[in-house]
Amino acid sequence: MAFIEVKGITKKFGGLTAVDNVDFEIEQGKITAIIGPNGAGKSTFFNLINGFHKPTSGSVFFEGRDITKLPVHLGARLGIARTFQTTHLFEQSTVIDNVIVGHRLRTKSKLFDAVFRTKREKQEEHNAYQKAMESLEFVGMEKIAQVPVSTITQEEKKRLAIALALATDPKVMFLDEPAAGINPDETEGLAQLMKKLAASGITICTIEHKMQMIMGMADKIMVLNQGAKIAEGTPNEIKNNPVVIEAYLGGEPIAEAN
Ligand SMILES: Nc1ncnc2c1ncn2[C@@H]1O[C@H](COP(=O)(O)OP(=O)(O)OP(=O)(O)O)[C@@H](O)[C@H]1O
Repeated sequence: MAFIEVKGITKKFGGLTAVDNVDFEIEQGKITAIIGPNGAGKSTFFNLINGFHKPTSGSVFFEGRDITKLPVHLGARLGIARTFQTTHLFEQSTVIDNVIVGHRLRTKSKLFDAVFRTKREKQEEHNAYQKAMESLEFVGMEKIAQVPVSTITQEEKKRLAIALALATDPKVMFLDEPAAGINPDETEGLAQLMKKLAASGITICTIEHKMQMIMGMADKIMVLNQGAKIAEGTPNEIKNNPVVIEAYLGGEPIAEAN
């Protein structure tokens, strides 16, 4: 059984076919990247697997279970997480408070507990703090847990977005352009962090335009062009695939693109 299996997935927006009958499998504990030219359908495909879009036709299976029509919050409980843009962070709150909000998504206290501060609520508050701290340690931000988000760097915000997802105990993490807007050194640091996540058993699926980063870290790459899958394989296979080179860069070797 595949960890995640996508079967014949299609998404139409009016007359436009953004994703066209794509079959794909994601392996557990690996880093999978989706690449392709602008408008190729990467974000749409991504959102079809993580549940943010519902397909026009086709199915998505997670650990053998059909999750095609599952609401996003139920997908989150199964262990499907996605990172959000750093603009979704609460700038005036501390780093750790931002992570605690992420963790609460999966805890059980209801409004009753929150209002009357039951024992369970206090226990969960403690657990949420511990969990948030562990996530911050994992991404290397424990020393700045108490500072307001408004004072941290863009690269730290990217790490924080990952810590937020991590605090929900995901089995798979979807990262949409995790390295956009940061410098090459920081990009390398982020690639290392993604490798560390995968090594800890979390499956990583990412869309990223930075080719050097993708080629250096992905186990498997899928290439979309005009909504269709035109290739899949290891970085080496993709780099040397003439169809990919032609579609992606009009004949320029992919290894040169960053
Ligand atoms: N909500 C929507 N409504 C209508 N058309 C959409 C919608 N979302 C995407 N599209 C269209 O679907 C096609 C694929 O878009 P998508 O954003 O998935 O591509 P992409 O590969 O992620 O592009 P980019 O690299 O530029 O982010 C595009 O033609 C886009 O205009």
